[in-house]
Formats: sequence, structure tokens, C-alpha cells
Amino acid sequence: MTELLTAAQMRAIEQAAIESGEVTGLELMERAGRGVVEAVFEEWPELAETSHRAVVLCGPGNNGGDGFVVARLLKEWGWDVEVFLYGDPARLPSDARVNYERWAALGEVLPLSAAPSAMTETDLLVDALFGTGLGRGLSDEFQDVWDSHLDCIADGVAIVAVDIASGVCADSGKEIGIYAFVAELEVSFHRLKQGHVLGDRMGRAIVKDIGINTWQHHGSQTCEPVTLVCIEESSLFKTPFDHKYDHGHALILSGGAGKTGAARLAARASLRIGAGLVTLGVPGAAQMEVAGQITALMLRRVEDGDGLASVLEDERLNAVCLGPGLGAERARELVPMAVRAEHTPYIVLDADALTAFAEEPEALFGMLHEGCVLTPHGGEFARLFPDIAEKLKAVPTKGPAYSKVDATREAAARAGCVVLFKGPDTVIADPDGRCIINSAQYERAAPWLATAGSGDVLAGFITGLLARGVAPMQAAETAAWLHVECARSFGPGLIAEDLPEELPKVFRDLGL
Ligand SMILES: NC(=O)C1=CN([C@@H]2O[C@H](COP(=O)(O)OP(=O)(O)OC[C@H]3O[C@@H](n4cnc5c(N)ncnc54)[C@H](OP(=O)(O)O)[C@@H]3O)[C@@H](O)[C@H]2O)[C@H](O)CC1
Ligand SMILES: [K+]
Repeated sequence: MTELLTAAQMRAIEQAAIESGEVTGLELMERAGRGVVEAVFEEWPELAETSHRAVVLCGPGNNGGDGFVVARLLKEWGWDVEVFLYGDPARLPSDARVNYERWAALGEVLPLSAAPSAMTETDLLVDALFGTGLGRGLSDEFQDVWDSHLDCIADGVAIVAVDIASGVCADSGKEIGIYAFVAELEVSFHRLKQGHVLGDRMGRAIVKDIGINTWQHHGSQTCEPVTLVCIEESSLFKTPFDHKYDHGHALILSGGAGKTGAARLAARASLRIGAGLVTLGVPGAAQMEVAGQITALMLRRVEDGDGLASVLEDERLNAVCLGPGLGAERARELVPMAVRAEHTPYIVLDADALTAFAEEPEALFGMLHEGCVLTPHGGEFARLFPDIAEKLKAVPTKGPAYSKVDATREAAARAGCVVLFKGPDTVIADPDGRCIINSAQYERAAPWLATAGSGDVLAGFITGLLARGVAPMQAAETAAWLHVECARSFGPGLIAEDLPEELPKVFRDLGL
């Protein structure tokens, strides 16, 4: 399980490790600097072959301290290294100060204002200005250096950020202020921070171990760390002795004539992910249209709320999906029936089933229960949780900033069920605060997933897993992960119809 930490959690872990006597702060700083150099040579092997030039920008805290270690190690490697410091050396924290002195025995430290001219002729730029201690936006004093770093990017200079690019909030991934740096490579320590996978991050983040072995959970930390999705293949297995009813029966409600495509996509996805049976619930006017399009899927007429209530008396129907192509009016009538159905444990609400309650979200939340899963994209999220979306959208002036993790946790607590907030950084939270991120960034980037109907397929995947008896949180995370894997496996040219059809290949690759 890959944990992602906040700056406060990382500080608590570091503090606990130092207090336990396991390691000193100075040792951690040395390992951090060494990790950065190793990572640079792994990322750009040509830089390890001969000596080169480096410019190291150091800040006033321990991030700057790591920078002095990097400078010393590169110098010892035979490089030509120039170091620039923002701030007063006398005010550096003690470990950073020690490394400042160690560097000062080898070379000069110039003020940051002198850096731009050196930055025009470097092979490597090391951004060690600010890390997890970023408290506010960078002031105009940084403008020239920031402009020069843009020139470095344009010139193809290798740029590495120590921990995280300076000016980027480690908790939220948001840029604080206007002078946030960009780095091709970010080298974080012990664990990635939440900010490395939230937002539209550029570059690539990797983790270097700095020898902190124990997870010390501090009393001051109320939340367990967020993790990256980790799927359990065992929840997807079928045995030769299973009957189709052992894998549940999903009901996907469709909209009227001419609007049935989205529900059919969701239904196909539910079937492919392994629900034993999948039925489309359609109004009479759309029956012929749907009947002509389906084979393994079944069809039931669901005209209105009463019709749905009577269909749901069948206890074998254990998961219902409402939203894709449903239409707001039909959603307002059917959603209350579905969430209140006595024998139906699992409900997925997507698209129209969310938007239909934009005027009265509290009425919706009052009906929901722990078997429900909401799957909003950004727009739907803002309609249901306008105040939370407002906080998330606000331009931050200080760190740590309100993050998509904070927003999703707050939404799940308010709704009283699992909320899956879509994006390249899909965040999934349950009402207890458990939170997981499915990152489709870096090596898992899936740009072709942004296509019409892709969300309907995701809703169908979740519904299918719920029908199979997978618990809501795990169903949401497994579905989100498989959704990205299908897109990556198919590759360019992907359209939503391809996603369920790619699932057998993804399953085979998982060894199912
Ligand atoms: N956690 C670990 O295990 C290790 C972390 N290391 C490295 O240390 C940094 C975190 O160090 P820290 O000293 O806590 O924070 P920073 O270096 O990021 O920055 C703090 C100083 O910066 C000042 N600050 C903050 N924002 C601004 C700003 N916008 N403009 C100017 N100055 C700013 C802040 O001053 P204050 O006035 O706010 O108090 C501090 O002086 C972590 O990222 C790692 O790189 C270890 O070395 C290895 C182990
Ligand atoms: K940095």
C-alpha cells in the first residue's frame, strides 16, 4: 500500500524518528541529499558519465539544507557547482547550517539575486528553495530567478526539485502565489506527499528512502494517511463452482427513447466486470430501441417510481445504478425509490441522479445510506457541494492549502456515503475519513480517458462490483483503477465503448 503524506504527517514522522534515537536530523538530511543525486543520475544517466555544471538554489530552511548536501556531493563527483542562498546563513536551522558550513569549505555561497546569470549556462538546476515548509507564496524577490528557470526549461536544462517544486503546496499540489517553480523531476523522501499526485502536476515525482523504518502515529494526527489505490485481485476471482446468482444482479436505469446509450454503456460495463446478471430498467417508450441493441443484457420495463419499487421487490437485484442518461425529472422520481428500497443494499448515483438534486442537496443526503456511492465530476461536485467546491477553487495565499482530499472527505462526511470525485487525480473518501487516490498521472497517464461516456462506464464498473458483493469503498477504488488500466491498455483512439471490451485483457494480465 503506497501511503501519501501531508507536510504535518511527514514532520511528525521525522520528529518521532529523531526522538527515538533511531537517526539524527543531520543523517536524514545527508540521505535526502544523496537520494537526490542518485535520482538525478538515474533520470539523466549522461550526467553521471562526466563532470558537468550545476546551479543549486537553496532556501532558508531544511530544504535548503538538502540543497547544500547535493552541492557538496556533486562537487565531490567532480562537478562545477554554484550555490545561491535566499536568506541569512546565520538564521538557517541547525542541520542546514552544518551543511552550509560543509559546503562553504568547498565553494562560495552567493545571494539568490546573483543566480539568474549563472542559470544561463548550467546543465542541472537544483531547486532547493522550499519544500514541505512552504508557508506562503514566493514574493517578487523571486521573479528574476523564476523567469530564468523558465528559460532553463525552454533550453532543455535538467531541473530537479528537492522534495517538491518550490511554491507548490505539498498537501494540495496547488501553486501558492504566482512564482511556483516547475521541475522535470521531483525527489521526495520516505513517502510521496499528497501534493505530488493532486492537481495537474507536471514532471515526475519519485521517492527516495531515507531510512525511516517505523510509522509513528502521532497523537496530533487525527487522520490516517491517504493511500494510492491498491486493488485486491482476490475480490475479482470467480471459481468454477459459482452460479451466476453468486455474482449478484445489477439493475441499470435508463432514460427515455433516444437517451439510452449511456445506460447501455454502464450496463455492458457491469456485465464485463463480472456481475452475474445485468438488467436495464427502461420506460416503455424506449423498450424497442434498447431491445434492438442488447443480447446478454436483460430488459425490464420501469415506467416510474412505483414501477421501480415493484421491480426492486426482487431480492436478487442487489445493486442499482442511476444517472447515466436518466434525465433530471426521471432521476428525481426514481432515486428516492431506489435508496429507500428495503432489499437493495447498493446504489450508485452518477450524472443526472446528482444534478437532479442541485437545488436541494440536503434532501438527497438525508436519504442516502452507507451502501451508496456518489461519482461526481468537478461540475456535479460543485452543484451538490457548492460551499466545499468554493473552498477548493479559492486561490490559496498560504500553505498548507485546502486540497481535493480535504474536499472529498468533507463531502463524504456530509453525504454519509462513499464519494468518488473524478479527475486525473480521482479521490475517493468514505464518511469515516478513509481516503484513497487513483492517480492517472506520470507513468499511469491516460489522456484518452477524457471521452464521452467514459464516466458512464465507471459507474457501471462500480455497480457491477457492488453486485458481486465488493464493499462500496473497495468497489469504487477497484473500478477507478481498472478504468484507467483499460484506457492505458487500449491506448490512443480509445472511445468509451472500448473500455468494457478491454477489461478481459486487463483481467488476464492480472492473472485472473
Ligand atoms: N521531513 C523529512 O524527513 C526530511 C525533510 N528534509 C527536508 O526539509 C524540508 C522541510 O524543511 P523545513 O525547514 O520544514 O521547510 P522548508 O525548507 O520547506 O521551508 C521553511 C523555511 O522557509 C520559510 N518560508 C516558507 N515559505 C516562504 C516564502 N513563501 N517566502 C519566504 N520564506 C518562506 C520559512 O520561514 P517562515 O517565516 O515561514 O518561518 C522557513 O524558514 C523538506 O521539504 C525536505 O526537503 C530533510 O532535510 C530530510 C528529512
Ligand atoms: K524544492
